[in-house]
Amino acid sequence: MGHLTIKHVRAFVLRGGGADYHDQADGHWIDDHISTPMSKYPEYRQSRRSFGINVLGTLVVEIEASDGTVGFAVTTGGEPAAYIVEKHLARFIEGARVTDIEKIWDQMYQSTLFYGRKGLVINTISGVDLALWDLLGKIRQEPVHHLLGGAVRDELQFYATGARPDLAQKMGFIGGKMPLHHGPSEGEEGLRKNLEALATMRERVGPDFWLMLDCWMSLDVNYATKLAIGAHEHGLKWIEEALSPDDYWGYAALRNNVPKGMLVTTGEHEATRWGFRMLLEMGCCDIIQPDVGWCGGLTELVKISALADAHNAMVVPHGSSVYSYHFVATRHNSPFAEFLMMAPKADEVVPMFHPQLLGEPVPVNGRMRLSALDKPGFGVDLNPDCQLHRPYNR
Ligand SMILES: C[C@H](O)[C@H](O)CC(=O)C(=O)O
Ligand SMILES: [Mg+2]
Repeated sequence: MGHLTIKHVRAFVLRGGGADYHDQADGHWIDDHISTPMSKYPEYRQSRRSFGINVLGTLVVEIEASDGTVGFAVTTGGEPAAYIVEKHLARFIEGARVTDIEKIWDQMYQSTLFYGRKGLVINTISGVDLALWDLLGKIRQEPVHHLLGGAVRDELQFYATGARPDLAQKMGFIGGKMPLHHGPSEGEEGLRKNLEALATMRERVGPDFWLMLDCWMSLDVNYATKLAIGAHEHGLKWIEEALSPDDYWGYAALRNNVPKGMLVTTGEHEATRWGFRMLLEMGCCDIIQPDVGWCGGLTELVKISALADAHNAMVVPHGSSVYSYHFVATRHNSPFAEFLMMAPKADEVVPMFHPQLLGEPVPVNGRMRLSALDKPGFGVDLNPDCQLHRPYNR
């Protein structure tokens, strides 16, 4: 096994949901007047697709070993990410040993520093890294959580993100995170509507169910503070991604301003141990939420998590389906996980990366037994019904 090498890496693009989970059809809750940094422009307020949230699509990375075993992973990145894999990163992957994950990561990161560091390039590196872990698991015939050092729990528990925490409660989730609909440019009336929506949901779910608000980078410190103070009487558990991911100073101020007991969370658009070091050392948040498909992959997430542990911060990864489940199962400081409700009305559980993966496990009654994650690698296959396109076939 130690002598197996990597024969080929291939990068494909896919459209329609899946890893680019914002790439949904009309009428989906995820694109219904959600507050964003673009909401200050009225013409981009109603729909995130209108400003291009789904412009990238999904990247699929396939890595084939010398014995013919194929590992793969999906993330957001589409055609530009496929270019980076095929034209730049392939040289560090093909010919390497299948166990060279750490070295390949370092070479991908160091060689792209002059145009990378965050965003698309790190999404791309994450996709390659996850495909390498999948490949190694498939070669060893072990699930990735074994390769990470083994599970620390027999069952994962989930909160749900979507428009209907009241339905999520009935489905057995431990909490519900709603998108914020109105931002600072919608003034006092928007703030009032935000608080009314929270109050209505609190009435529906009763006093004990967790309720959270996802602000998708759209607020300023003043607005976020007013929202947090107003939301306190409705038992808001956390305020998420209230500010721009570049505003570490704003997050540190917000964390001081929120009512005692309310948590500040962020990090889904942060990348690498260096980005998370800023969040942790500057005291920006209580929970970090790296997306394993965007933060640098599993190799990097393990390092980020160790850093968080030393700062007494929880790591609750953003979305990312099986890629985060295998990680969460192995970490003491990841006591629960996120499940994104991808049904258009958030009224039923469908696989998070539907329709791109086959065999993607879902929570049942808000929970997932470890045995659902016992197949080799990440335990999923590509759905052959989804059209793969390889734009840069070398
Ligand atoms: C609902 C949010 O706006 C976003 O689409 C998903 C997200 O940020 C999260 O799951 O967290
Ligand atoms: Mg979020």
